[in-house]
Amino acid sequence: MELPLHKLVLRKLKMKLKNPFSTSYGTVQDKEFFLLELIDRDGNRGYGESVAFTTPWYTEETVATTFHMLEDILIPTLQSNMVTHPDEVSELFLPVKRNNMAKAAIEGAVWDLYAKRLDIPLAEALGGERKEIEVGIAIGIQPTMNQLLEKIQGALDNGYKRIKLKIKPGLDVDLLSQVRSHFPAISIMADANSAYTLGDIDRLKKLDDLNLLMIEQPLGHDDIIDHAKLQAAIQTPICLDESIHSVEDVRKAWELGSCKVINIKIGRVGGLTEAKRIHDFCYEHDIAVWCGGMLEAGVGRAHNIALTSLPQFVLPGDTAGSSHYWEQDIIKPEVIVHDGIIKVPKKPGIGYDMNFEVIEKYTEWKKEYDF
Ligand SMILES: O=C(O)CCC(=O)c1ccccc1C(=O)O
Ligand SMILES: [Mg+2]
Repeated sequence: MELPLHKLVLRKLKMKLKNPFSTSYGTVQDKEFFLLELIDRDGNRGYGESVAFTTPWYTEETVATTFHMLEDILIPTLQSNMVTHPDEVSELFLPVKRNNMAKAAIEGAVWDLYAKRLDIPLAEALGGERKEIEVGIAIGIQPTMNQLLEKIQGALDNGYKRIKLKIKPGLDVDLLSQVRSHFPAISIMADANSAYTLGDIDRLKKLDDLNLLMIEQPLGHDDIIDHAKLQAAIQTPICLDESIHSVEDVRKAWELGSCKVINIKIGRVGGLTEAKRIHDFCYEHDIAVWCGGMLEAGVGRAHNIALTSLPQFVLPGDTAGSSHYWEQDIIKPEVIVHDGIIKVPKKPGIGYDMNFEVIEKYTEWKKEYDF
């Protein structure tokens, strides 16, 4: 049955992170993003959130390219085509190369609306079965070792199941050894955001002694060849993040032996439909999967929770609780983490209500599109 679309409300928000987030590339303090509210003719409302940052440090997309794609290409495409199922949205967008984060923002709103029309949770619409998900936390590069150790202790006190630390050349083997000696038994992984090359192989081999769960994206953001060479030389599993934009990328990485683990980010792969395809491929090939994060506000976070309810999400992801990032989140209730666990909401769609008071406070402008 056709999704009778009526109107899209696009809001541009800017929210300040409680703590600046530093990686091998630099620091994020303000999160600018779009909140998409897709309304059908029966008054149901589906929500999506864009994840590209202000500058193209993580992938090539930005807040400005997201707006261009939404306004000039993707919204007009949706306005002039009928859809019956959210899977058709990524098909409609096939002629548009890449721009995956812009596509995912709008597709996410369609998925939420679709689940609400069926009166079922988004997790169920995606085929997820978990009632609760285990989550970890990502800690950015800290000014001092003491601050880092304090942050780790705080995360452990909150029950997070796995700690991810950002590393870069010069802040790696020594830093992780010190952390390991303070916390001999905890689950630790490192994320380099592609700060190394194969020239650093001797340094990267030293990480094998530290009992890391995995190392995320050590090499080039667009590489799968050198990662295969590195994986053959080290024991620690490699997880690919930046290199993966589609299930085809996963297939090639798997055939080459470039990694043992995949970080799925809905935005990076162009939406929930492609995320599910990657999940299914990894399920069939017994590749461990976890859900990455983009410092999302509540709507993006809710989509991540729904996705993580699928069976092959066998490792805790980066979906920490709202209060780790924000003074106030845009959803009600906020995402709560108890003993490292989030309960998958049972209400229809993303399962959280919008907190319009907070949304209004952070909205810079809004614009409406009729269907
Ligand atoms: O807490 C989160 O949302 C994830 C933190 C994180 O590691 C990250 C945040 C922004 C951009 C890229 C990454 C990454 O996984 O590389
Ligand atoms: Mg990463």
